[in-house]
Amino acid sequence: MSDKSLVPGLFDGSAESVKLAPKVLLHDHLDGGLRPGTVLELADACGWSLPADTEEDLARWFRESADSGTLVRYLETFEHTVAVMQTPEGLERVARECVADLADDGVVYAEVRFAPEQHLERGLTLDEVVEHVLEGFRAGESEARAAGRDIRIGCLLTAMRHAARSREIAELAVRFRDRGVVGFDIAGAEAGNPPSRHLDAFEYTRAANAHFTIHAGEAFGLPSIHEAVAFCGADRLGHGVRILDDIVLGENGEPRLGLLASYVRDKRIPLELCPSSNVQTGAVLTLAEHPFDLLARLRFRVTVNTDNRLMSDTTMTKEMVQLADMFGYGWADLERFTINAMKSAFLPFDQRLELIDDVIKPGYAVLIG
Ligand SMILES: O=c1[nH]cnc2c1ncn2[C@H]1C[C@H](O)[C@@H](CO)O1
Ligand SMILES: [Zn+2]
Repeated sequence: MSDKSLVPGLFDGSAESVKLAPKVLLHDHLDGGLRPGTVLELADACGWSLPADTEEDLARWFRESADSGTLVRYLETFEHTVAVMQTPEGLERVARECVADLADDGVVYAEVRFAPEQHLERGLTLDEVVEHVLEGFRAGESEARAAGRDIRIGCLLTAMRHAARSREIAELAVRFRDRGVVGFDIAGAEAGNPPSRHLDAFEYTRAANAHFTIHAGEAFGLPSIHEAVAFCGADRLGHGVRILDDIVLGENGEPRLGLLASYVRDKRIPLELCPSSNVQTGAVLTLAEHPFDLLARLRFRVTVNTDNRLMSDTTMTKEMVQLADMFGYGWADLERFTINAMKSAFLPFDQRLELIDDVIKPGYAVLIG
């Protein structure tokens, strides 16, 4: 799709050049992005035993275990990251390092999510958990700014869909809306836990004029996406990759959209696509079969995301480079995906526009030349 947009000689598709581009990340889990060395040190400090004892081995263990082909087994790896994020020090450090790593990768705005209810094992309250994470984000932003890298982080609070605390977490998200929390989400094993189980949490959030995204259409197909948009009113879809099942190819190979796919596209509902994660959990079989490009060509509002940088051994740069390699994208495409993401962020409109006009467009203009 992008031959026209490729600027010969300037887009070499290398990680070095893509790293320089301003990037926007909407779907990244705090407990899925720890540095292996930090997991080792925090585990040592709190007496948690890990499946490997060197950074290299542990990184490989996460990557290989997450390569399971099912979401449920993929999620089992989080036991080890959540276990070391139970103290003020652990939470603040992980949040601070998350910002440093994203800033180092050229991310200028990120929404990072986590589930506060999973961090209460050592006596912290839900409010304290959120306060410590926000403290870590603020420290990370200041350190990045001092190092000449401006990055802004919005926090999303996730409720686990198999549990029964979603209303409480939605209230927590609204309570912290002026302190850095920009939205609400549900995550966890999708099959058997449809979004409508959490309707009251979404209704509460909507009534408070607050934003939410829903993990849907990852391990479970169209019914989950339908509930998320039609019953719950999701502002965005976490993954949403199985919307592909509502697109059929006609006799001449032209794609035809079903009612749900049309609705998602007509309403410009952003898809938080996470290519590497989707292959690992078996949502798609291979990157080559990922519907990212089809959806982009059909002008769905596609965005590029990491999901879990530790489990997928990935970064925004890696996700963009592999998409560019696979589908032949150039700078204009990467800029469009980035602007899609910025338009879809849960920040006030004027702030989104400011980042697009003052940071993203000038950043790509320099690269395009
Ligand atoms: O891609 C995902 N789908 C569903 N749940 C997920 C995904 N990635 C992470 N999670 C879960 C595991 C984490 O402990 C939780 C909160 O970040 O969210
Ligand atoms: Zn996710």
